[in-house]
Amino acid sequence: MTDARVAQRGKGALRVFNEAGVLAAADVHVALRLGALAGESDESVLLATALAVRAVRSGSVCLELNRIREIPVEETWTGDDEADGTSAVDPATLPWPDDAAVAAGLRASPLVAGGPNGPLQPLRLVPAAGGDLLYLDRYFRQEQTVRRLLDERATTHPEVDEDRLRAGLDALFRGDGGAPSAAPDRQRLAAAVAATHRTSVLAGGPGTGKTHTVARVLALLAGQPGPPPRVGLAAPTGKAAARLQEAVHGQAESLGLSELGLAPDLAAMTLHRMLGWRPGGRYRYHAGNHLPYDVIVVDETSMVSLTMMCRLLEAVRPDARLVLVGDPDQLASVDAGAVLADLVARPAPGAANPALARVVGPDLDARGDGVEAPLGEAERSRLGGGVVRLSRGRRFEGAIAHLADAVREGRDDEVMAILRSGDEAVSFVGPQDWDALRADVVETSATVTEAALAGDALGALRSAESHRLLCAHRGGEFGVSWWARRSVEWVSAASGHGVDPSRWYPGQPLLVTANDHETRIYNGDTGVVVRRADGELVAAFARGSEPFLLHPSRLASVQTVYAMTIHRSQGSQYDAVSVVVPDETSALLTRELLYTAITRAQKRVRIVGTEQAVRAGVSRQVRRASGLQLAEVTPL
Ligand SMILES: Nc1ncnc2c1ncn2[C@@H]1O[C@H](COP(=O)(O)OP(=O)(O)OP(=O)(O)O)[C@@H](O)[C@H]1O
Repeated sequence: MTDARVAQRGKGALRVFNEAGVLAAADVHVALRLGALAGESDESVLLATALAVRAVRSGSVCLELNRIREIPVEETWTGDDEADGTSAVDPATLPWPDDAAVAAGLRASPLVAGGPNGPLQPLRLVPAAGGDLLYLDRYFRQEQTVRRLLDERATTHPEVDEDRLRAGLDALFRGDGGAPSAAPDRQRLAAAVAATHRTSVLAGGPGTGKTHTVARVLALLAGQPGPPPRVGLAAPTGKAAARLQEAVHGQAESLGLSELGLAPDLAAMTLHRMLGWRPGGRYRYHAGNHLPYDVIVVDETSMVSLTMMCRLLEAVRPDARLVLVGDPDQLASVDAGAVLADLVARPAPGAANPALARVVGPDLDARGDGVEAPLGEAERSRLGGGVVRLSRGRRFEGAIAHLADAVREGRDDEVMAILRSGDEAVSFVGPQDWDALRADVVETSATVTEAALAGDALGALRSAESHRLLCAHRGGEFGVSWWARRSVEWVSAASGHGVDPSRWYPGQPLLVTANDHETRIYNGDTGVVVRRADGELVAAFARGSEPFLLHPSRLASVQTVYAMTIHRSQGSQYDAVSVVVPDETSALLTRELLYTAITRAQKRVRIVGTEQAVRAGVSRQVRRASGLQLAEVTPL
């Protein structure tokens, strides 16, 4: 480990854990600083403090004291492009302190209890049935705010004209035969839940019809008596916001949204923009100045951190409807929290909502039909809490959907059986077996280049989505950089002329790495360099049915992308994906990672790796500690 990564002031256990790569220098610095301010020098308490800081940086909201040994070393922690996410030291061999001694030390510590040095109380210790939770005060307060606002919003329900709502549901949700379905229609239930609750969660995997349902929720609400609602559409990233806007606009005409009085220019924006982010991290909208909207829809909520959810809930008017849409099984936000997954798993709070039963009673009691299962007790209870999970895949079925389900539910034998079934939609090759992968990379590049040379921007963009190589890591043997270099070699060899990613060339696949609000090109957007009829090279990006073209030099932050991380691919889909599964020792290899990667594919998925690694990934779930699933939390 390099010197810069070791906190020189760290001594004893802090130093050992820092040198082993479990703690970063910053974790140690924060712990020492807090200890100095509060007058705390107990080594195990300072270690727990540093681990609490570390836990937040690995995505947890708090540290579960009885699981401190499970903190992984992650690539995101190192921030190093060449790091492969594995530690040279086996964490099991480290001198972990005794849990009970740590808990006792914390209980007596001025860091938790406050002390003679003033009101500083930077840590909160929360006793819970599953073991004590240690919070940094800031995250404790944010979690409390989220819990309080959700609970307050659930004590009453918005008034609805039930006859109109029922008629709207009947008109908008028809079964495959044209009549309302006899089996429970979860889209219809979700729409009814969103109309009759102030906060609702619309969860589901890719292609289960979440956006389809959202557009109908807007139509239903616009059909209620009174002026049409003011609608705010938002997503955590610019790219996701652009997709949401396109999807809603795509259905606006058939649903007559403008005739219903909804603004024809319904625009989606990033959450930061909706909340009026200002330099310095302050927002225009907050608890003292609420957002003007009557209905707010947030897409890709799995990517929303606890901090952002807290800001959002504070800014939403108490009487406005908030519809949170997303896939709780995907990778969670980069920052701490897994709020969507917590909300889906949380016991249903809130007052009974008889209007819901009056409007969709038959769906609640309907028998299953082989496609939609009848509602179970737990699902019914979640429904009362405003949570609906769509399960019927509308975009793809067959082997990919089965594989995604088996991964999501941790059935590794079934995963292996599907991978080896011979079904043409899925394939499984060894880590060194690159022939088919190489053929896909070369063919995709050839078709993209052909269209790009012909000035066919849409054709080039479409071809670029025909296959995507996805990796868990950025650096290292299994990382993006390595695979990108290899892909460039393959493409160069096949095309007969060298490809030089440091210069613009027709067919060059692009990945934007920073938001540019002026050009409306966002972090994560992918494009292609295309040669126009006049010979000039332009960067093309997909924007609905028309490509958006601009000179590549106007792109502030862009990379050539022959491979990308699975994290980056979130929110996008491709005809085929090849997923490079890292070694089973990789801390990034989890069920959520594999599920997210597999569900990027619409027609074909290839897994590149070993059986051992696939099984290890399927068995390992991301644990993001938080107290949001607890009904009540009282700190010591
Ligand atoms: N009830 C339905 N009847 C017919 N087609 C449907 C229905 N629900 C969804 N679809 C179609 O299935 C496809 C997927 O739906 P949609 O885009 O709404 O899914 P999604 O869950 O939002 O997907 P993603 O998470 O990938 O954005 C769309 O083409 C949509 O028109």
